[in-house]
Amino acid sequence: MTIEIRPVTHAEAKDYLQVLPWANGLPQEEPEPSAWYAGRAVNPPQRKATPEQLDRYAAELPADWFRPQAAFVDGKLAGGSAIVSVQITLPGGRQVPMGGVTSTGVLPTYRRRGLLRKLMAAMLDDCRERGEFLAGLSASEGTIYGRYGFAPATFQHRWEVRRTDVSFQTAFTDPGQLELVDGAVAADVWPMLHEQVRAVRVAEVSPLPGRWSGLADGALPADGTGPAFHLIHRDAMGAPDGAAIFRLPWSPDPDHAGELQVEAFEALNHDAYRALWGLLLDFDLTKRVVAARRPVDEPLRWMLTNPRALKLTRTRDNLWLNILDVQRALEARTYAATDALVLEVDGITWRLETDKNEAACTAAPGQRADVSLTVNELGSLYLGGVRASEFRDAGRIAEHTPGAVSRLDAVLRPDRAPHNAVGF
Ligand SMILES: CC(=O)SCCNC(=O)CCNC(=O)[C@H](O)C(C)(C)COP(=O)(O)OP(=O)(O)OC[C@H]1O[C@@H](n2cnc3c(N)ncnc32)[C@H](O)[C@@H]1OP(=O)(O)O
Repeated sequence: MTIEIRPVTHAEAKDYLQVLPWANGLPQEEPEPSAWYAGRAVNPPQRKATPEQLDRYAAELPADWFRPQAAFVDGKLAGGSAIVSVQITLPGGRQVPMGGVTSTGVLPTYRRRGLLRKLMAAMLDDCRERGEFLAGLSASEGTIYGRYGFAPATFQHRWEVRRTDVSFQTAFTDPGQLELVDGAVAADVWPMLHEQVRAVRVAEVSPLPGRWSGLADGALPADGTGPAFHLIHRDAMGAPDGAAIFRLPWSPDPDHAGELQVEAFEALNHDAYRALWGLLLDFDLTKRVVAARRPVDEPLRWMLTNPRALKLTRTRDNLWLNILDVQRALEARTYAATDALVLEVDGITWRLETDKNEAACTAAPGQRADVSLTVNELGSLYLGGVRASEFRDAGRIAEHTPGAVSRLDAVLRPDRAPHNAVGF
């Protein structure tokens, strides 16, 4: 068996696409969008891409931000994956390039022969050559990607609220106004909102080209989730400062009828946040609101008279991060406190000096480490989504200097939990 790993040529684009899970109709972990809401009536869609879709995808493939790799076994295309060039926002606000691993699949008859291992090696080498010191992905299964250095770094919640349980702690008079708009207006508003959000939100990712273009055509999804409604909020000067996309799917199942499903939600300030949720949580003829992909530190809970009214129905990891260059990664972000710690990462010792504006990370061979960890724990800690003390108590971080883990947590601590509303 000869295995060759290389980028695909234009002529191979359709063969490449057909090994990918989303194009060849094999089960997907998260069918989009309806299974997010756990509707019993909805089965995972398992449709093969049509020839027309494959033609269209193949024509889109040669984009410079899409960097595909394929695995050929004895000349047959048997597996593929790709890196997309994106940017991620770090604590302190720097937006740095990240290699986003996506569209990974090996034909079932060629699995467990090391194709993904070889694909991943090629893709991570490519990232390093381009100077990307971070790689990221969202994982189909939790057991696959740790071996390559990836670790869960951001998390998201799905929650639901019964309309009758909602009352807000404080009265609110909106200084701006809400407006239902068509998809073409929403397609203008969303990119502008997202740019402002990702300038300040740790872990937010730049959108792939075309991310918002589908909003304008208003196409109905084939899975019965109903049309998307677009709600925007304008501030007192008329400038958009928040938006939501929601659906009101019909269901024959009384348990799922009357459900308002929030597909996307962004607000730049408290007024927009309060006004948008105020309308969505009290929408006539609905019984319940369900929102997926929400930040783990959703402020809404604390705005309700009864904080239990907001029920978490799911927590999941979202972005998995792989630190490809420890020194550059640790110097690229800012920290919440001034300190100096010696970290041993996979046997290599680094001295990290932090303050609120900048950091220095220097090789420290021979110095006694304060804590020892691997690149996996560092990936989870890097954006502040997991605390070092959790890993210490799980037996995965060794603390050599008493108190060093608490100091590490103090320097890494973010203002808000890292969150990426946009994936890739
Ligand atoms: C980022 C994304 O794109 S997520 C989407 C990922 N794609 C899918 O889940 C689609 C269905 N699955 C597949 O196509 C394949 O099983 C893949 C791509 C996940 C793995 O491809 P393979 O070529 O079989 O993986 P490969 O043989 O290189 O395995 C490497 C290692 O991962 C392990 N591994 C591979 N797949 C899995 C899995 N699903 N669960 C647990 N371990 C796995 C192998 O046992 C092997 O372990 P080792 O390092 O101890 O030897």
